[in-house]
Amino acid sequence: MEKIYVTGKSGPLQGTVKVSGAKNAALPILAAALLCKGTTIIDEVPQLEDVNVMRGVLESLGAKVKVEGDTYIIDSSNLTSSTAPYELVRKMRASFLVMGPLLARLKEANISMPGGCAIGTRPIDLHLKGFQALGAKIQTDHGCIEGRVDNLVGNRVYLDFPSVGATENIMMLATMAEGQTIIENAAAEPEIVDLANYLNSMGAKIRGAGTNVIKITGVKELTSNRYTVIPDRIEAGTYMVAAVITGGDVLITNCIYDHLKPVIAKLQECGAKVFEDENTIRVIGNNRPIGVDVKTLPYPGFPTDMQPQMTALLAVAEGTSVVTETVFENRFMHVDELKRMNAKIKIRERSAVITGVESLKAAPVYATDLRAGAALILAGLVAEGVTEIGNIHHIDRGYVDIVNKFKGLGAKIERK
Ligand SMILES: CC(=O)N[C@H]1[C@@H](OP(=O)(O)OP(=O)(O)OC[C@H]2O[C@@H](n3ccc(=O)[nH]c3=O)[C@H](O)[C@@H]2O)O[C@H](CO)[C@@H](O)[C@@H]1O
Ligand SMILES: C=C(OP(=O)(O)O)C(=O)O
Repeated sequence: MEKIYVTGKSGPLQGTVKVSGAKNAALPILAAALLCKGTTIIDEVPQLEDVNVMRGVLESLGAKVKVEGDTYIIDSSNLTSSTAPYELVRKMRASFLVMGPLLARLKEANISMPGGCAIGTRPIDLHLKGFQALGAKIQTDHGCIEGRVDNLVGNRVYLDFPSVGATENIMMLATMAEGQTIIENAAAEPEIVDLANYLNSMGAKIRGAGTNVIKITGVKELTSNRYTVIPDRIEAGTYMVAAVITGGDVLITNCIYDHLKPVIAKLQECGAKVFEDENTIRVIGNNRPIGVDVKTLPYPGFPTDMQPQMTALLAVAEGTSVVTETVFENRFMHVDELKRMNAKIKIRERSAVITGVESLKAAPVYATDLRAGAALILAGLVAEGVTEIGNIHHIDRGYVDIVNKFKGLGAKIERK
């Protein structure tokens, strides 16, 4: 099994790093390609393990997928199956995003119930509630969710929590429902906007994406088009934290400043200088970051997908910081690993109370999930000695070429 080795205290990171297309935008967009009764071309799809899994799911349903670099050419004219195989859904929760498109196209869908994962139990009740509101009959049998719909009719759906996945799945189903669907308390993440833009480019009628009320007027059919996925704000944020934790000077290209405002605000509070230019952000770190309090929230709040990286940063910041996780109930697995590296962190219910230390110490650690893995690389950059990170398949789920991108900034990092 390969591991990542990071030699710490190798100096401030410097240079330029280019951000790839957003995993969390690409995955729902690939699922939405099932709605098109023809060929759609999607550019800037990141070459990631999760994306490969979604490709497998689409192919198992009968879509023809051709990949040319970062471009996906998907022909969904003839879908041959309404069943997403357990082997693929088990690998990636986002596979469940094909349920809305399948119900819309084939009027039936059978998807294995996605399990929980390291960060929480992650139920799908809100997705199902939305499907039912639009006329679907849902049954759960032998670990499989079976959905059927005879009359797909728009309706008002109120989400108890602004779930990203539920908003996406319901929005995709509603594009082909009769009449209007209104999703209230919808998620407003940039990835929702990207999905809505993609669907609209195929002829869907969606208004309000990016706000908490999304209105969708159903259409009969979606048609071929070409679309470019937005840059990954979480990947960008991870390199921004790398600049700050090492006191470096990093130019991040291919990113959207507005999507990163909550992260930028916190890094500035930590003492970093942040400069915006067209599609680029330059981040200059202080000698030692200043501790801050962080609370994760749905967009436009601080993203939970940046919480582990921020926790790593605050582990070496001056003073005491409190990080509160409100989105997932179990997203502090990285804390035990950081503690193995000499971090002083106590968990108090949904908060991590962090007493910043002057220096971390390298240790063998495990990536318990994707962003936890990123946090351990960041910690490794400033730890004394060589940090050995195992379980790196989690990191491959969401970061394109992470070792070479860090090397390009001067980090001493190897994968072997
Ligand atoms: C592929 C993708 O885009 N993944 C992102 C997506 O995940 P995902 O779409 O799974 O996250 P959600 O926004 O749905 O989950 C947020 C919270 O709502 C709860 N919930 C969700 C659905 C439901 O039916 N019932 C329910 O209770 C979840 O357990 C969680 O506590 O948004 C998360 C929150 O920004 C991010 O961390 C993930 O990186
Ligand atoms: C939690 C994440 O992804 P997923 O929802 O696919 O598990 C993430 O990207 O940090």
